[in-house]
Amino acid sequence: MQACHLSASNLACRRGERLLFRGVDLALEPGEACHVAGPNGIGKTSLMRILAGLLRPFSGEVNRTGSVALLDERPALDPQLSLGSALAFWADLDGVATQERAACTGHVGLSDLLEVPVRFLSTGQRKRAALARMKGQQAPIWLLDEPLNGLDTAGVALTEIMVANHCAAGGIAVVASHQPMALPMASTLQLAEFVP
Ligand SMILES: Nc1ncnc2c1ncn2[C@@H]1O[C@H](COP(=O)(O)OP(=O)(O)OP(=O)(O)O)[C@@H](O)[C@H]1O
Repeated sequence: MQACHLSASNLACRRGERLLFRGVDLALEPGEACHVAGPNGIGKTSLMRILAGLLRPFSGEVNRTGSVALLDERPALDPQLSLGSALAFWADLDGVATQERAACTGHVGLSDLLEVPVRFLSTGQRKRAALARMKGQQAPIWLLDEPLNGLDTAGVALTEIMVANHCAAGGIAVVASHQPMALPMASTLQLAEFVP
């Protein structure tokens, strides 16, 4: 696992004309996880995108050491390709070894679906594919935005174990989830609405 660190200080986020939140601080070291909580529309996805470097904060700053894997509602798998080819596209970019590719798809229970076009996969199967891709990225910082959406009970348990193992191996995880999720030793960041 690469060395990693993720911190944010005094973050504020503005979307359109609205200030969603402000004064958000975060500091995570290897092995640590954080559960981001808050009602619909408070800005959890926006925060995850700021932490990933995809959205500029209105104020404040983010410091990252180590590469980032972001899992959100868009699996970024070509719907026209077979699952195996779509995952191979990313695995080639990420330099994932052949054996490791098979291990990732096996881990999420998709080994039998590699020939199936991505567009035919169910919601939960797509989420499992996104988890396989994230595992293959070997990034020390995992950002998971509603990772449990669409997953069955076994899929939820699998995700909890994946995150726990990732942190136990020295990774960092930030998880935004409305559903209860077992995250051992995770801190909670409760986003609060900005009131002028
Ligand atoms: N590109 C955008 N331009 C303007 N407003 C936006 C944009 N993207 C999101 N918003 C608004 O920002 C607010 C926060 O959205 P965000 O998706 O971050 O919330 P969330 O906490 O993840 O919500 P949920 O729990 O429903 O997933 C919402 O009111 C949303 O409409």
